[in-house]
Amino acid sequence: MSPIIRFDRVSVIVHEKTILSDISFTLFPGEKAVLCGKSGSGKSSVLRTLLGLHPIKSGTVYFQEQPLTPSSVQTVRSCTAYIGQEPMLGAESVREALLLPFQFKTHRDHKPTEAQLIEVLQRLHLPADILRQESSRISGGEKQRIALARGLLLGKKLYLLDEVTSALDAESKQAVFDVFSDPQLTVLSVAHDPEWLERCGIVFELEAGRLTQVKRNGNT
Ligand SMILES: Nc1ncnc2c1ncn2[C@@H]1O[C@H](COP(=O)(O)OP(=O)(O)OP(=O)(O)O)[C@@H](O)[C@H]1O
Repeated sequence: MSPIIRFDRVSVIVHEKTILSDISFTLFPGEKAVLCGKSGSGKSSVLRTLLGLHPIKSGTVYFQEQPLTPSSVQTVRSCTAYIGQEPMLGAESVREALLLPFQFKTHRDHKPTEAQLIEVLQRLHLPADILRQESSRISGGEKQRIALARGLLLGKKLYLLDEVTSALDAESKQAVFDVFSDPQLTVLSVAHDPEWLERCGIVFELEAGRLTQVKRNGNT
């Protein structure tokens, strides 16, 4: 099996500041990894680099073993659900937000039924009546779970998650853990939550833009 993501000695410089330095790691399909480290250590920058949002100064990012280029970055974005700390849902109501991608030709034939919408909400410990609410009036943790629900409805297999459990109560957090126990889903996340760290098979520790430690399944 080949890696889904591979960073090979990647350095990123933004506004003359080195924000990632000589980062190398691989992630295989189905693996769950978490980036941790102090504030400003470069965790979110790893996700943003993979999404083509930072220029790569040296080294290569590979996605499904293809080097990341301005054109191939579209493949990464279409295969990935990126859930930031305050996702933009891009529609007035939650229902519209969930159905938004299905207006487009690529997804039109897979528009979810009402039952499928409710089922995915339940999986994420969200009530069905959230569908009627305005997207701007739901909490940050709810927005993240709606963005997650949209990824699941779209059948996304790779999730880039930035602090998705930090705002959640125990039951909602458990629901998110349960969703990602699916061996078909690959996760590269940023988190401080010790429970999330425990559940991820791989822990990448960053310090001032450098990868200082990789722990796999409890072994350093
Ligand atoms: N667009 C940018 N322009 C300039 N500096 C940036 C930019 N994006 C990130 N940085 C800098 O890069 C460093 C790493 O930022 P990053 O957001 O990746 O850290 P982080 O580990 O995710 O932090 P936090 O835990 O606080 O979210 C920080 O010093 C930040 O100021």
